[in-house]
Amino acid sequence: MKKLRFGLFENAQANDSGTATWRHPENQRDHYDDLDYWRNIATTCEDAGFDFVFLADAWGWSEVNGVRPAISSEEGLDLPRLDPAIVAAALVAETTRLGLVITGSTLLEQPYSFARRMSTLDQLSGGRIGWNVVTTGTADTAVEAFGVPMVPHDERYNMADDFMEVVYKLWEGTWEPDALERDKNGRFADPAKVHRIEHDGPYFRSRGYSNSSYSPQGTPVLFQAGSSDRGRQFGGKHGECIFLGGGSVDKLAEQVKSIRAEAAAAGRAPESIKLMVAFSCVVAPTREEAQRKYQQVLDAQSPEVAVASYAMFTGLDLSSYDPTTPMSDLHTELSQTQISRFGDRTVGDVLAEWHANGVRSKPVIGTAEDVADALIAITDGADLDGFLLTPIIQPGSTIDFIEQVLPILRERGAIDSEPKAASLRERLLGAEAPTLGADHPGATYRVNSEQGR
Ligand SMILES: Cc1cc2nc3c(=O)[nH]c(=O)nc-3n(C[C@H](O)[C@H](O)[C@H](O)COP(=O)(O)O)c2cc1C
Repeated sequence: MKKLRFGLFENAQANDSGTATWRHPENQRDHYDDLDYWRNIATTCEDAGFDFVFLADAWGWSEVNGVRPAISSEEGLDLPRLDPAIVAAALVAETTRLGLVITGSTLLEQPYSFARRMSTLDQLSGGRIGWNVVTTGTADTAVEAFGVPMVPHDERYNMADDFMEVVYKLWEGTWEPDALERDKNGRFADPAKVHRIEHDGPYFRSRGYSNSSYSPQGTPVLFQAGSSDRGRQFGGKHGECIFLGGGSVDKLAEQVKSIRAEAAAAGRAPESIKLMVAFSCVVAPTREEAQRKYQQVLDAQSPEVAVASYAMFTGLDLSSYDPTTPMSDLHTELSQTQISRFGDRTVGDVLAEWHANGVRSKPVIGTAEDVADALIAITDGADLDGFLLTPIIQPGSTIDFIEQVLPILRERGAIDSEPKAASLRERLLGAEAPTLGADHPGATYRVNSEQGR
């Protein structure tokens, strides 16, 4: 059977995914601003053989009719947060094999400085860095904070294409991989291997030299999770690992097929893209105990969170609609997926479901065998490559999965023994080199002083 890849979803704030579980007595995520919390999570994942820890991120906050609801602060729903790149930098020093994937926004970052930040992390980690490219679903409040204009949903992806071109030029097209000689009797770098870039795009301009030399992977491993038509097209072109949000096996299979088709349309080998689905589980020795455990999670959450939290992802105030309104009547320029994934269900249904799970799919609740069976069934039915464990209670959910479910998956031959490769790209994608594959659009920006471009 296919060898599965595993990543851990994390978030440098007290809650994530639109729910507020921080009050649960066993949850330690309210200490997200303590390095000990992160050291524990990262070393636990590294020792368990996870391929990476993923740090989600958002700019912006929840606003309902122009006002940030008091519940957002009372429950630590949206703010405060830490900068994921700096958390990742701290974890570089705590780990040696684990991949570290951070989220960065093409709407709000500046490509020139962002490229340097990623190269720095890739240098210091020895090529263990990934970037989750987001166009920012919480854009309406985020643009206010940055003082920049709002950009509509599909246009944000055009802007992201332009951003990618700049960073590919900087990462691949300025410093050749062997430009640094560090010869104390000769020279530090070969000037013939340092090239100037020019970029005059519709959204970004950059001229000159990258601030950082070629890092072990050149371009960090590119992750993406956009699920609208335009988002999938962008993912098929640039993404090397795509996150899917969950859903039925048939729906996942359809998404996997469509992303692989987009990759083929962009001239890439469709199988070179890894597709990983986010999933949560509540595991216990019996199904009854697992249900009880899940009920404790639900009981720890305030029902008032759902309205504020849904507004954060979509800008829509569900409390202002008749509960019988079909979701298909709604429209947003923020995350369109958070409408379309509910099909024709009603506003009332969605408020109830959002209270329980937020953006997460319903967790698998049961014994370790139940969870392992579910993961294998999804893998086989949807042609997936792995899973992004999205814990509900930290570190308990992660430890339960590692101690109870991973041994069963290992026994069933679904997990490789510890991979040897040093770089995230080789480890996660099975790539032959730490750098971008030749069919990736970023590789076309590479320069070679001997052969020309
Ligand atoms: C597993 C997973 C993780 C995600 N992490 C982030 C994140 O950290 N920050 C963010 O702004 N969006 C995140 N998203 C949202 C997507 O980037 C994207 O905005 C969303 O799927 C809507 O897609 P669309 O913009 O194509 O409609 C994530 C989605 C998934 C499925």
